[in-house]
Amino acid sequence: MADLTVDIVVLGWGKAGKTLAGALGRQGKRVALVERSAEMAGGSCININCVPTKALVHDSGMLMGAIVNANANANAPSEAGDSIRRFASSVARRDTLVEKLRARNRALLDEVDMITLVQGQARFTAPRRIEVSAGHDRLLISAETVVVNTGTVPAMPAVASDAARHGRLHDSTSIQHVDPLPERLVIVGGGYVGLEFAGMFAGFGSGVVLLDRHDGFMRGEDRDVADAVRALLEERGVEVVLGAEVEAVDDTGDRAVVAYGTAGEAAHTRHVEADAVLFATGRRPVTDDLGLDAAGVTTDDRGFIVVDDRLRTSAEGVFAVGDVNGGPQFTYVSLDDYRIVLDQLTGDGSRSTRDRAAVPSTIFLTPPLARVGMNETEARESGRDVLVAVKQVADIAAMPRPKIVGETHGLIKVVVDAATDRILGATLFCVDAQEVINLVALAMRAGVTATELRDGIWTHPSSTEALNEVLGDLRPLTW
Ligand SMILES: Cc1cc2nc3c(=O)[nH]c(=O)nc-3n(C[C@H](O)[C@H](O)[C@H](O)COP(=O)(O)OP(=O)(O)OC[C@H]3O[C@@H](n4cnc5c(N)ncnc54)[C@H](O)[C@@H]3O)c2cc1C
Ligand SMILES: NC(=O)c1ccc[n+]([C@@H]2O[C@H](COP(=O)([O-])OP(=O)(O)OC[C@H]3O[C@@H](n4cnc5c(N)ncnc54)[C@H](O)[C@@H]3O)[C@@H](O)[C@H]2O)c1
Repeated sequence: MADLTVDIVVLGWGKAGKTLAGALGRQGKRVALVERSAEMAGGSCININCVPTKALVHDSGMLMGAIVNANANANAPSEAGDSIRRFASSVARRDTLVEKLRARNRALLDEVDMITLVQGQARFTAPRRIEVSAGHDRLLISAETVVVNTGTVPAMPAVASDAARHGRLHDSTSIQHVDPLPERLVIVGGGYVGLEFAGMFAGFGSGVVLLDRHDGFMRGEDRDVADAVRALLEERGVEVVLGAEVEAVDDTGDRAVVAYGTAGEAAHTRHVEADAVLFATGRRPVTDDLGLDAAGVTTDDRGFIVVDDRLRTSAEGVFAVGDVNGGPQFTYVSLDDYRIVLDQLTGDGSRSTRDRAAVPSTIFLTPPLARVGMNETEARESGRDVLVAVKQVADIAAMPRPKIVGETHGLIKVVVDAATDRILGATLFCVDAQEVINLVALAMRAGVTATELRDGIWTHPSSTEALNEVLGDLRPLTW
């Protein structure tokens, strides 16, 4: 068995780990980065999650715009074969993009002499000793510091895991290469993944049925926002079924059938047929086969690695970063985990997860739905004196950009502390929301007031201009 001694070993090519490996390698530290799959060089975000799915969402959004414009011009509607071809060509574009990013990610670390890239399955044999296996080959790595960045994988419900499979049952990775575009798609799970894929496939022309076990649609959102999202999805042909508990799944090869019971009428099992079924029911951590016991690393009851606010695990010198530590599952949070660990290793160690404020998020629908801070419901519950401004995008005269790009759905809502004029939170359901939300988040962190945002000088025509008008419409909450 070959041996390698380094200063730091990173397990898994996630966002935090690859950034840390690059930074420390360039500082002259001996670094090893272990990744089990050649197809995953660069991690989940660029290979199977954020970037490829957003390429598909973008193309689907362009297609919706084209259809709206074609209908406005009374041109002939597109044929089913066109949808299939357009989806296939979008998948090909996605694949080319991913290959380029993967090669670039590999090159970025390859060119640093102090970094050793190791391909194989990593496993602890002792607190800071890692065995890497690849076929019959074994490598033993010893390091002062170990950073676990092994991510998450789709958590399939038992009914799906147990079902016979003939190619019609998918997770968020395999569905990206479904061929041909399903005429009818059932999606189980109405969270981030379920919503993004529902919008995307509907845009490409699939009929979508979205099932979620909970009674409330988008339970974390204000009702007017959730209703607006639901209405838009329904307008595009998505059928939303709530309180649906999946009882059985059958994939005959010719067709998939999902049997589900709805709350209060469990005896009434319903069946829905589809060309494909996507399970979007959450993700589980990759910790099962990591030998964490040998390292003395503790996990919680769902298998996530337990960390403190500096991302230290229960074992000396072992950190856990990214999705695997049970924090919010976003690439930019994984990136912030990198900053915390770098500060532990090379700084004064003061940076922690407690420093995070006004962390924004976006569900990439068309248009996107972006959030930061409190929504109206949370602001009401906070007991503060609150001002709220809400406007339908189509009614915002000072924001011509949605009309320019032909996407005027949505609404914008901002909640403000009446006593301090500070922004408490914003919900942007509009074109460019994924960009404008970062400005609002920065304003919240920097203490920029609602009045200053309202009176800001913004480029024209842009989506930021909405702030000029919407924030001029703040009113006290009515109870
Ligand atoms: C469909 C989808 C879309 C998403 N879109 C977005 C988005 O738009 N924006 C956003 O911010 N977030 C998005 N996310 C979430 C985001 O992808 C993750 O939060 C992010 O990639 C964090 O990854 P990570 O750093 O935890 O590690 P990952 O990038 O998941 O890397 C973990 C790596 O470890 C490797 N590995 C695992 N076990 C071992 C082992 N024993 N030995 C060696 N290697 C191992 C894996 O192969 C993998 O490459 C999306 C998620 C999904 C499912
Ligand atoms: N744009 C982004 O930033 C982005 C995009 C995709 C994913 N993500 C990240 O990935 C994570 C995982 O996403 P996800 O959508 O898989 O999980 P999720 O936790 O967001 O949603 C899962 C949904 O599935 C439902 N569900 C679970 N089991 C079910 C069952 N048996 N029958 C019916 N419904 C069931 C739940 O009620 C829930 O609504 C997200 O939390 C997010 O952090 C981020």
